[in-house]
Amino acid sequence: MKWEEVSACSEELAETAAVSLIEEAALTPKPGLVDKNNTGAHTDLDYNLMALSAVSLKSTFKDIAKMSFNQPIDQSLREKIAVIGRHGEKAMLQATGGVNTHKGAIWALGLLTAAAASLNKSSMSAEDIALTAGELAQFQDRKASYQETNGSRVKQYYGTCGAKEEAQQGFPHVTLLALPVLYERRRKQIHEDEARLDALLSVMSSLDDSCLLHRGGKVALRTAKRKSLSILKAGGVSTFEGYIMLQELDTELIKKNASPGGSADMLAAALFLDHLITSPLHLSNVVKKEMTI
Ligand SMILES: CC(C)(COP(=O)(O)OP(=O)(O)OC[C@H]1O[C@@H](n2cnc3c(N)ncnc32)[C@H](O)[C@@H]1O)[C@@H](O)C(=O)NCCC(=O)NCCS
Ligand SMILES: Nc1ncnc2c1ncn2[C@@H]1O[C@H](COP(=O)(O)OP(=O)(O)OP(=O)(O)O)[C@@H](O)[C@H]1O
Repeated sequence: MKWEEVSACSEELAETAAVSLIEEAALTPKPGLVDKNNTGAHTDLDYNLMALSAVSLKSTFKDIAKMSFNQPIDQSLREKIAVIGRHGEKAMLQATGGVNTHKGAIWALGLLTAAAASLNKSSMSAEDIALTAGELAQFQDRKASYQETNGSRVKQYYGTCGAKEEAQQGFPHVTLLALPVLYERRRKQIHEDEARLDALLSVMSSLDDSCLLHRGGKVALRTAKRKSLSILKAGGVSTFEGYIMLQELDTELIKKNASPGGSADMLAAALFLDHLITSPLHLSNVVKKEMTI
């Protein structure tokens, strides 16, 4: 493949990743998360900052894609993209004035971008990409310095899995929950936003989200899981009852200072894979549409 082609394909992958992040942030109303109605359980984030952060991350995803094009999934690639990913985290903090807008999302979308570029096939399934990303995540990043994080603390305390394990398993919450629910809702011709909200709730009903655990402990995680499932059992957010329950869950999570940030990342990952296997998007159009609040 010629360098210009690699560059153009990397640009498209990076654009799709950034678009997916903007679409996730713009989806409203999400429980406990930043959206266009409110800042969820966050005091230092808002929708405009999330959108700014998403746009600023495009160059990180482009670097990851370029580095991964047609490359084998191995230790060397894992460590090369880890360097870019860590650099991306720093760039995000610089762009946002020190606020963590997308750390978990850089991890998930970074690995998926690398996997898609490495496979570089004209037809790829979402499962192929997610499993390939999982293989890549299984290699150890030997240059990573140990840092205590919110995720590492809660994983140790509660014995749960977190962002790393979800990736290493090939993103089961994306391929077995979010995407099937999204497609099932689309088949029923439910409004796209409601289909996406149901996909988010399906992830929330099952994911051991370290964001929820570190902010609200077991009670917040249990509440989020149980109530998300109840909404889906009521028929989802396209039903009157489901929509009321969604608004109540938003209010409850905000009161508990609990935000399902990991589930939001899995929704963004699902949207990314969906775009890759259906139709590529153009960032400028989505930014124009979503920035008009
Ligand atoms: C694995 C990461 C996310 C660190 O995990 P850790 O749990 O220690 O971090 P932290 O608590 O700060 O953030 C975790 C974030 O993941 C998301 N998350 C939380 N729980 C889950 C879950 N169960 N599944 C998926 N995502 C989750 C949330 O957004 C959360 O904020 C990552 O930052 C990392 O190791 N990066 C190193 C750079 C790298 O290798 N990059 C390669 C790809 S770009
Ligand atoms: N719409 C969204 N609203 C809030 N968080 C989101 C959203 N989309 C993704 N996230 C994810 O949630 C994470 C932020 O969650 P949180 O603020 O709880 O993390 P933290 O910085 O570890 O915790 P704290 O703010 O309590 O110190 C980000 O890494 C990001 O990937």
